[in-house]
Amino acid sequence: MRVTVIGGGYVGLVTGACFSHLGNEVLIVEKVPEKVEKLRRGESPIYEPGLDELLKEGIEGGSLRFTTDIEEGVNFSDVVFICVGTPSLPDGSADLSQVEEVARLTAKSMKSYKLLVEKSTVPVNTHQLVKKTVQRYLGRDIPFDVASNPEFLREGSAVYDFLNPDRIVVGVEGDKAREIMEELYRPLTERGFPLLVTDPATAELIKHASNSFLAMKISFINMVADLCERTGADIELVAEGMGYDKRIGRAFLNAGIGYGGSCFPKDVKAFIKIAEDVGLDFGLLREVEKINSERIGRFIEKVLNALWTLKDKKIAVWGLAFKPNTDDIREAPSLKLIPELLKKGARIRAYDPKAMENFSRVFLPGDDLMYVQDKYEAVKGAEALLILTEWEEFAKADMEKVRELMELPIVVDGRNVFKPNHMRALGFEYYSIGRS
Ligand SMILES: NC(=O)c1ccc[n+]([C@@H]2O[C@H](COP(=O)([O-])OP(=O)(O)OC[C@H]3O[C@@H](n4cnc5c(N)ncnc54)[C@H](O)[C@@H]3O)[C@@H](O)[C@H]2O)c1
Ligand SMILES: O=c1ccn([C@@H]2O[C@H](COP(=O)(O)OP(=O)(O)O[C@H]3O[C@H](CO)[C@@H](O)[C@H](O)[C@H]3O)[C@@H](O)[C@H]2O)c(=O)[nH]1
Repeated sequence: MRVTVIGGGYVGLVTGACFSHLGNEVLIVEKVPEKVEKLRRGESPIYEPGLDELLKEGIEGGSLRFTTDIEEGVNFSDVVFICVGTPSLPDGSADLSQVEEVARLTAKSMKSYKLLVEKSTVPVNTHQLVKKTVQRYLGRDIPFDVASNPEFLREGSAVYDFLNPDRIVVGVEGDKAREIMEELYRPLTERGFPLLVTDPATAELIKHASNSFLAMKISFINMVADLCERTGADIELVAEGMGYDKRIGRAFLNAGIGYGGSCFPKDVKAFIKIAEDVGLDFGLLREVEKINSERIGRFIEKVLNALWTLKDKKIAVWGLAFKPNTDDIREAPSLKLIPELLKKGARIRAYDPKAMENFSRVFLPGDDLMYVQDKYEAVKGAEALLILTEWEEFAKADMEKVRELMELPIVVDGRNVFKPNHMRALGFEYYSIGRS
């Protein structure tokens, strides 16, 4: 099948590359010309494991192309995936201007039937706005449908998640849209991955409800971690003990410095606003946000308890990305932590395997904040090491070497990468989350 994808970011690129891998002919429309030029050369503008290989396969096989021309994109196929951004507005609601733009431009460009599919995360009933916008700007009698097909991939494992989904959700209004979506996903449903067909509003709501629930799990366990610290219990064992219960599950019970990324913070905000707009107070989610925002202060407290003061302290930082295996720093806890540490007088040497380029665009390097190309370089002469992202290479680091390189062997681990007994046996003064 021919497929058009509008938006060549994390979701659009992975969606396009995976649909091409599954045997379709795909055209990705991206409005930033530099990204398109890069992609045409076979270079990915983002780091995502497995994506480079799929892009190469698609480009060399002729099944994956890129353009800046939305008219060309819209008329390339019958099915047009909307994969543009839906960031937060100041009041917390989702900014739908990019989605509106795609709906409008699709209406103006289309010459025959289109199925417009929302893959971007949008508030419930956005499909009605999309439909109305297309109708308004179409001005001629061409049939079209609007469907919702929310995306559940995680950054850092996006290609794997797309090709091995826990579920595929498709919200449609008619048989034609349903048949197109079922055909498109057949290679995955034939392998046993479940496809749930709903109406569009339900599909839209499933996405915000899922993300908000996961964020709630994280805030819950972070609160329990604080309780553990004050009572001498061990959060890792508490999470394990809870997780064996199939009704709870162990996933997303990792205590730490809070959730970040381009999705949870904005989607929880949007869900609160969606409820408010229909007269419901989702106070539970406001508490989830509050607990999350307090994680930064709690971590700084921990650092100060360990070091007494940060003035002129040489601090190594491992990890800047909001999670491992990505170069994405959107809403990363590091964006709040680093300026706090600098304000308190710390002199930082930071290292991240993939996110340093993005981070150094926000915080330019200087005397107090240096970026180094190696994790061992970061800890040389340091009076403390702070771990902000649980990259696997940190868990595998030669910690004896680290201890020898540091001036003081103090580690404050915001992601519980190490076992306290092991670290103490190696001679570290080790602080972590929810464990003594
Ligand atoms: N990042 C994730 O892990 C993830 C997962 C699931 C769902 N989502 C949702 O998917 C959507 C996209 O997220 P993302 O992280 O890929 O965003 P992104 O910012 O990485 O990518 C969006 C891209 O769309 C392009 N764009 C905007 N308007 C355009 C237009 N008119 N024509 C062509 N290109 C246009 C932008 O230039 C950008 O490259 C959001 O709604 C997000 O909430 C994201
Ligand atoms: O037990 C956990 C799990 C995650 N996190 C943090 O939560 C954030 C989000 O992590 P994750 O969900 O793995 O990454 P995302 O790429 O943001 O993916 C989420 O957001 C996407 C965008 O909507 C959805 O598609 C995914 O299903 C959903 O998991 C990160 O800061 C993690 O460090 C924790 O603190 N503890």
